[in-house]
Amino acid sequence: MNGRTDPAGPARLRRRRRAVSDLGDALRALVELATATEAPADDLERATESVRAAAALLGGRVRDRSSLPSTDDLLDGVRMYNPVTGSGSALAPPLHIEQAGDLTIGTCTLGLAFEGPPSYAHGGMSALLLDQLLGYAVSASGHPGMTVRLDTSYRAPVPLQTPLRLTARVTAIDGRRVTASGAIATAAEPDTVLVAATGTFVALSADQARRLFGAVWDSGSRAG
Ligand SMILES: CCCCCCCCCCCC(=O)SCCNC(=O)CCNC(=O)[C@H](O)C(C)(C)COP(=O)(O)OP(=O)(O)OC[C@H]1O[C@@H](n2cnc3c(N)ncnc32)[C@H](O)[C@@H]1OP(=O)(O)O
Repeated sequence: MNGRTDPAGPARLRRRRRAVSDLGDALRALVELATATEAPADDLERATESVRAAAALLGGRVRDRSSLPSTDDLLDGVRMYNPVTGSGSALAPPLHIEQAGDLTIGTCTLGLAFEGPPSYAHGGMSALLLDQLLGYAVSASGHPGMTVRLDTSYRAPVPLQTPLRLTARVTAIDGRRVTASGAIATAAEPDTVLVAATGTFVALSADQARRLFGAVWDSGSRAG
């Protein structure tokens, strides 16, 4: 059930979305502290019990991959558990994205949980951020598609605990294929490219969209 069919309507949906975001904040803080902590084993063991108790509370009612979260709305672009941007995701930094003309701008700070080389971000994380940002730029251009290729060039390590500025823009549209390029820099030195990426995105045909997402889409329609 979502906000359009829920008898208590939009107020209930707003409250649930706020609760999902608050839980996401708490989980991100937990993941970061669980990575940074040097607490003694006694405290780790007590924390483990508390986390297991919280998990038991959440496990009473769960969805599987064939249903959308009740908080989400594909038509409005609400994806609360997106692992890059979702305010409800424990995995997301989260990356905040805004559109300025044809430029897509992302900001985030990566904590110790994203460490690859000591004190720097894992390279896969940089690719994840850029895949999302390029995908957003492609969608914002009015030609949404799925990533079929992502080339990343790692020029300098991305520092943790440092505000980052990411940029992306669409560079070519060729039939179903859209190309976008982007980069990661620090907010303090936005002109120094640390990681650059070029992505190719392909628009789905109606048949492909139905084959890949039909069941999920139908569950969303049934829900509202
Ligand atoms: C604002 C809202 C926010 C929304 C923000 C949303 C952001 C989301 C960002 C996350 C994006 C993802 O992670 S998406 C998830 C990761 N990606 C995937 O799982 C996609 C997996 N790939 C596929 O399922 C398939 O490739 C399809 C369905 C996409 C396309 O299959 P297809 O239709 O059979 O493709 P095919 O005919 O072979 O190729 C179509 C055209 O693309 C070209 N093409 C195909 N593959 C490649 C390739 N690797 N590199 C270059 N070009 C390629 C072909 O040459 C062809 O060009 P021509 O002959 O037509 O010229």
